Amino acid sequence: MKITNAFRWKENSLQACEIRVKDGMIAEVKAQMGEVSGEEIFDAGGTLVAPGFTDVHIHLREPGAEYKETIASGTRAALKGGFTTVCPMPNTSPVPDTKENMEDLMSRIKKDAVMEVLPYASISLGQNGEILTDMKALKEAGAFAFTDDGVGIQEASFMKKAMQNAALLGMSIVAHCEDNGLAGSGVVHEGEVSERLGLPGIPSSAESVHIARDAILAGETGCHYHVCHVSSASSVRVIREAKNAGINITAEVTPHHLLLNESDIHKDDAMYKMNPPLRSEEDRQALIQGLEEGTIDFIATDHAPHSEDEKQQSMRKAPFGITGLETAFPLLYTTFVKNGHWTTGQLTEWLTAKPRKVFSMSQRTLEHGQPATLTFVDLHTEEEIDRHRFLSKGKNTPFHGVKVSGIPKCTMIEGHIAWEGWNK
Ligand SMILES: NC(=O)N[C@@H](CC(=O)O)C(=O)O
Ligand SMILES: [Zn+2]
Repeated sequence: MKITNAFRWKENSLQACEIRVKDGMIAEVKAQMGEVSGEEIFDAGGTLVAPGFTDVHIHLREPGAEYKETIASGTRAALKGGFTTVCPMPNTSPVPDTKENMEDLMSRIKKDAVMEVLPYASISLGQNGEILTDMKALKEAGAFAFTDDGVGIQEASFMKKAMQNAALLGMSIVAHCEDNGLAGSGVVHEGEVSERLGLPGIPSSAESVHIARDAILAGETGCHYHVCHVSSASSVRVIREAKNAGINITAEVTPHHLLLNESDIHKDDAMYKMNPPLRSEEDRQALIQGLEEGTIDFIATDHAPHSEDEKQQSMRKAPFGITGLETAFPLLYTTFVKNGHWTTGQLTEWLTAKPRKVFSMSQRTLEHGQPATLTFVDLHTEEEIDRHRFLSKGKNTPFHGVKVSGIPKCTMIEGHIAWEGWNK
């Protein structure tokens, strides 16, 4: 197959390119190349072509909450968003906390996933924070890394043991940082918004004290420690200092924490309820700066689908989380790249090369010998985000109706068109 009429990011600019694909692999990439007779032509329609994106933080809800999302629906949503590798979190029912549960999850993935899915196993049995899982057995069963995402590990000594065990296996600990005592029953950021709406607040310290504690433990144990969904300036500060001290710490930020702050919450509306919460404008600016300077390593969506009924409740009752797979690239492209703040190359790096490097996954580039696992993005056409047209079962987004460009139009896996939405 020959892909024509595409643009790639090269040497700091968009350059026209053609790609020859053979047996699912990239055989050649050139500005222009001759035709082989009888060759199938794929017209990319002037789109940006990039290696498929990688999202190391999503929730697929299967097994146990298939009404919110399934492996099939969540991976279809990922493809539509331009992603070709995703890593689902273990806060499912049951939790992938034993060899048997992990094997069951792997066989469901094999059956239903339409792309590469690398699942996490939990740190503690049932994510209860009390008994460590058999990490060796879980690694052998296919665990990508270990996390209790959804809840914080409350005991420092427990986290230290988890890090020691993970380090011995050369595996990463991925942490949802939340001190339950400090977070209390909060539902929004503690500050301007909690006061204005009269809702219980979650202070930034609920996140940053865990990061500070764990950074020290990571230094002590030599474990690779990765911080999920960083949301506050104090957390960025702690991570920066830990990196400067030579600790093996990495971090991610979500699109919504880069795009929104507490002032965007006008009323008690659970579409704006997520964990960690949207914080102040100073926090948001610190996250942007942290990402740009490399303190925060990459972007992950924390795609967290919930049902309409659940999200129609008051913020006091509704579950935390918003969907992200189908809106991440367009929102970030529109806000940060179109205005010249970031380059297309930076954004795609934060969605592919960087997360893959942090987790030692094979790199994806547009070069001979790489899988033709590609995303094609229309950088020009403007559309409104319509949550009712999501492929995800979760329609819970605060970005409904937002005008965006940078819309993924086609996703290819090893030379096969896995998803196409030119006229949708
Ligand atoms: N991020 C969220 O707001 N929710 C996540 C859990 C989590 O990561 O906190 C979920 O599973 O819904
Ligand atoms: Zn989390």
